[in-house]
Amino acid sequence: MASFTAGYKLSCMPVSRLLVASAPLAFFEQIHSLHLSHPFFLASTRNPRCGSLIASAAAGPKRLLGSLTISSISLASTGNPQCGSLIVSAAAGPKRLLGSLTSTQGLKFAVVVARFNEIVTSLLLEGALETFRRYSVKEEDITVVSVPGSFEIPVVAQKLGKTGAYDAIICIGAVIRGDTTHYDAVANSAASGVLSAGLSSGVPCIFGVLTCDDMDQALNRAGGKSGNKGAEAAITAVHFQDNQPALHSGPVCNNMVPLIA
Ligand SMILES: Nc1c(NC[C@H](O)[C@H](O)[C@H](O)CO)[nH]c(=O)[nH]c1=O
Ligand SMILES: CC(=O)[C@@H](O)COP(=O)(O)O
Repeated sequence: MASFTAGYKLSCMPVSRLLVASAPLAFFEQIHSLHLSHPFFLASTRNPRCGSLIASAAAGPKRLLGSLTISSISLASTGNPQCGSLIVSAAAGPKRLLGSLTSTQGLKFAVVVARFNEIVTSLLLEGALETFRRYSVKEEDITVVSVPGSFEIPVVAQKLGKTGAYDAIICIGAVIRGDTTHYDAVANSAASGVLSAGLSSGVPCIFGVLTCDDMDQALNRAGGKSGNKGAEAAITAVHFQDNQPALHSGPVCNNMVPLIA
């Protein structure tokens, strides 16, 4: 997955079945391995302030234009610059929303992290913070609150959510099975508690709590061979914002014109 410097908002305007994608030129310079197999043409934006992606792969050889490797591209337009998004679909496979390059400017996140099994949760936390950095989230827009254990995460997540100050709350912990059934109590309470915190506050509470049989499993998911669940939670939090315009009562992207079914 490309690591976009996603501090930009893509404002798209429909051009028949294709869109004019525009963003600061620096953004497009980040794209370096887009591999397109179908001829298609993206016109340049008419917005003088933004660079544009002008790509044509008409009859000639395939061109590397960016970092998305897909069989073909169909872009959907919101028509509303407030919520541009790049919706790509792999023509051969099921059409789906693969992700939206959206601005993280102004978004505020909280991270609730359990200290229990800190050898693991500190790695999860770093994964989340590094991901936020990659998505250009400012440090001053991130609040980290630590709690004793995963059992205490939900109450803090709910309190933070009810402040209305955050766009999403990431909940990080590591529940590792011991000799008794205490594991089940903690793991189940953390999961249902985080769910409840999100539902009661109306703020997305992202579940980044590992529930593992042993320490190896946990470490493998905190930056080992199975990735970093803290980083994944941050990505979820950022991309969750793409749906927000449609969920808010404020100005909505009601003229989103998805070209995908
Ligand atoms: N065993 C684990 C715990 N246990 C502590 C609880 O989370 C809680 O702090 C305690 O029961 C007091 O309320 N916490 C974890 O996060 N991970 C564990 O493996
Ligand atoms: C998840 C737990 O609470 C667990 O680590 C506690 O260990 P034990 O079941 O051996 O008391």
